[in-house]
Amino acid sequence: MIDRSKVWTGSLNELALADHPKRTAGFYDTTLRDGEQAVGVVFDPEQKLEIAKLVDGLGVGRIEAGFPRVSEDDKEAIRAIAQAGLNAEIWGFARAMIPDVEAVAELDLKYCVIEAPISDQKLSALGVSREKVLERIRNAVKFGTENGIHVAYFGVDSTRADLDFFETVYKTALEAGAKELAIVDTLAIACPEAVTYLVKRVKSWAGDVPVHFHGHNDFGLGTACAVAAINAGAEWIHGTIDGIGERAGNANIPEIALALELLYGIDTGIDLTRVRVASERLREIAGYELEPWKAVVGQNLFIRETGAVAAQFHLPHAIEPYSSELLDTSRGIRLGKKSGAASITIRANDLGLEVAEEKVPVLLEEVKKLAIAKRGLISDDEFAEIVERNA
Ligand SMILES: CC(=O)SCCNC(=O)CCNC(=O)[C@H](O)C(C)(C)COP(=O)(O)OP(=O)(O)OC[C@H]1O[C@@H](n2cnc3c(N)ncnc32)[C@H](O)[C@@H]1OP(=O)(O)O
Ligand SMILES: O=C(O)CCC(=O)C(=O)O
Repeated sequence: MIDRSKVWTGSLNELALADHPKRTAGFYDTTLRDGEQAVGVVFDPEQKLEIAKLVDGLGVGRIEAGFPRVSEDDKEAIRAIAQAGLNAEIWGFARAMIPDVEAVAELDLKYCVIEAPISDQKLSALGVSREKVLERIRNAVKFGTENGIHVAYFGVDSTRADLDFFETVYKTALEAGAKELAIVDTLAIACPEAVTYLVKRVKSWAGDVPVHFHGHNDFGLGTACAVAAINAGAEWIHGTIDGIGERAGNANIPEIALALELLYGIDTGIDLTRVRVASERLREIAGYELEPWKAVVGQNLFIRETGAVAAQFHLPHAIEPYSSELLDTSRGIRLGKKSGAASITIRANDLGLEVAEEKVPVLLEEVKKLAIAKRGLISDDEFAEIVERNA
């Protein structure tokens, strides 16, 4: 539960959301399958198990452990994850083909997403007619269900599908035994309002069937679309840690959780204090870097160089939207071209350097000069040397 005294977002959101129905949000993590589809990323089974444990520790409800038809390596990873005693439900991934679902059943998984494309663009690329894909979906879902698997049908590129055909397909999947439905914005072409429209439309005929939203980030709206899906009544958001995935990536679970918890007051079950560590480890394993200003996990979120901000540093709520404690991380001042008098005093205190008040202007001038010459920050050693020279 979030300590609201550490959230400094004011009262505007509450006012604007007064008429919103109260929602809850569940997360379905696909870091190990859709995340691994990021170019050049190949997790080995041991790494997959480690990532699954990290993701489980965050409190997601569901983990997609993988797509067993891809390789023996994937099967080994899924087996290990399924046997690890995690809290999350462990899901498999299959195309609407019997051998794919068989591979999931052989691993004794109890839950599976079964996917088949439904937009005409995708169907023509595959050379499969609407009738044929319907038959494949019917057969695969039926086969999964008959083998004791709880199936969620996942219509690839469903946001570009003809809406009547969309409904026919999803209803066919339900008739064949699917228990849940995933709306899939494969190419992230739906704006948040379109996501709202589609989720509400599905909810209007699907009754109590849980609805998932699987989104990507090609237009930088991955988080906004996921939030829209939850507010429209979807129960499950698919995403990955850091938004790792193909092209511009997947919906970013930690970012969505932060927005839902802090801006919308929606309970997500995600332990935000663990998110930065999980992200850092995933980056090490997968071998990528993130912008230092990245929401939730960026290294500079609570580190400040600007002098005018440093002058208010003693009052975190004046310069930050929420407490760094919510992410279990620290705050700090760095010295550079944009420093002010307060920056010098704070950093000197941090480093245990004695600086008389009358020396601050000259130190500030030297700090700025060096930072401009370096085109970067001043290191602690450089600052100590400046202090000593001016003592
Ligand atoms: C297809 C997806 O979107 S899955 C998500 C993306 N993930 C990956 O691609 C993971 C890595 N990929 C791989 O390891 C391989 O590409 C595999 C295992 C997925 C596919 O292997 P391939 O040997 O290329 O394909 P495979 O021969 O198994 O299947 C092709 C057939 O599947 C059909 N097909 C493809 N996708 C689907 C689907 N989602 N539902 C039903 N049928 C499908 C094709 O129409 C084709 O049918 P046809 O033989 O009647 O023409
Ligand atoms: O086509 C794919 O990559 C698999 C399905 C998927 O994850 C998606 O459509 O976003």
